[in-house]
Amino acid sequence: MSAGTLYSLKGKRVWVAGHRGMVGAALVRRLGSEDCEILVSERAEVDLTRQEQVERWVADRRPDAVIVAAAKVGGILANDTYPADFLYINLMIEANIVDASFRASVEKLLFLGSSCIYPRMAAQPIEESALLTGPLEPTNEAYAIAKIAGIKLAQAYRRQHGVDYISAMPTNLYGPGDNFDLLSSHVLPALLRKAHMAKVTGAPSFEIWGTGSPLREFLHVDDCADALIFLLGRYSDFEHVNVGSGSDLSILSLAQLVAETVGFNGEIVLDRTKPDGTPRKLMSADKLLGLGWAPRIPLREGVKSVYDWCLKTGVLSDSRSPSEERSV
Ligand SMILES: NC(=O)C1=CN([C@@H]2O[C@H](COP(=O)(O)OP(=O)(O)OC[C@H]3O[C@@H](n4cnc5c(N)ncnc54)[C@H](OP(=O)(O)O)[C@@H]3O)[C@@H](O)[C@H]2O)C=CC1
Ligand SMILES: C[C@H]1O[C@H](OP(=O)(O)OP(=O)(O)OC[C@H]2O[C@@H](n3cnc4c(=O)[nH]c(N)nc43)[C@H](O)[C@@H]2O)[C@@H](O)[C@@H](O)C1=O
Repeated sequence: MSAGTLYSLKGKRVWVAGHRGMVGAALVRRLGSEDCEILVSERAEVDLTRQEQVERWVADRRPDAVIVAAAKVGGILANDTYPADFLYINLMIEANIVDASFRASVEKLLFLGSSCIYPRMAAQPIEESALLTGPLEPTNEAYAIAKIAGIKLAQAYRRQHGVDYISAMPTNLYGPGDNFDLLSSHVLPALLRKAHMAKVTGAPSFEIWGTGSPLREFLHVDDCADALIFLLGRYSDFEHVNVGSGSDLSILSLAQLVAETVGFNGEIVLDRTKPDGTPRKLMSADKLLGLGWAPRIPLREGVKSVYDWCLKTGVLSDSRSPSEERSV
């Protein structure tokens, strides 16, 4: 074990639940450079909302370590429109995986939450201790409640059973494999698609939702995956850990950055009928920095590399209308 390592992945069987998602796929890429065996479960074989299926799979495959990167995920509109799905599906997935892991004597488990767990008006930058100190943002309250339950579940198993279950709270992520459906995606992939379509169709403008003034923090998914593997090996404590870049920008500034990246020179128009959500959610990066991890991919570089990936894969030129795409 190298200095500071509390849990070595060497020779271990590591289950990445949600390996086909943006984060799960990045974790699989990152784990490729560790001396471990990566386990994945296909949705056709295990629906993670079904307790029996999860219990059977975990008991059969016997992972040593588990990363819970499976979830019902979406942007502000999807969260606001389908609160029952975001609450129910996420509660079921996390409860099933945590309990099945305990029953199968999994050694280490990492649960992923999100920066939306914090109170809407939390003091900035948001420290881990701000959890449950105030009311949540209404547009994603259901998802946040499910994620808070996941943190508490990991803590409860840790306290009652002495198991090494930890939680990480990533900020808004972006990267290859993101969801580019305009109705269900997060802001960054949506803006890449809107700016690209405006450019290729010669449109004079593209629309962004809300006032453009909310502030958001972004982290490239490969940085996130690296931080998560770092935490898996180096962190073993009760409190969750923020995973972010440590800086934020307004949605309008992000739209300008995306327009520059794509090469769109027209206007950016505000659609004020759409919600802004939380005014600001910059997480404090102090705890993770203090443990010895720092991000490597600056936002401008990351956005450029994702746009290049989009052009290579053709994901932005999909001829289907947004409503025909990946449903929310
Ligand atoms: N994206 C972001 O900006 C952020 C993400 N996170 C967290 O990171 C984690 C991963 O997110 P991300 O990769 O973006 O999300 P994705 O939607 O890209 O991936 C989620 C994965 O979960 C799988 N999944 C969902 N429901 C089930 C189910 N019932 N049975 C089996 N598999 C299921 C999906 O499978 P399938 O491919 O079959 O649909 C998919 O592979 C989540 O916990 C999320 O909360 C946290 C902060 C920000
Ligand atoms: C990661 C995090 O993601 C969600 O929270 P969010 O940060 O509010 O999500 P978002 O990325 O969808 O929007 C960020 C901001 O951007 C604005 N915005 C402009 N134009 C578009 C646009 O075209 N699409 C989207 N989606 N947003 C737009 C939008 O109005 C908002 O002000 C949570 O529900 C929850 O899932 C969660 O934890």
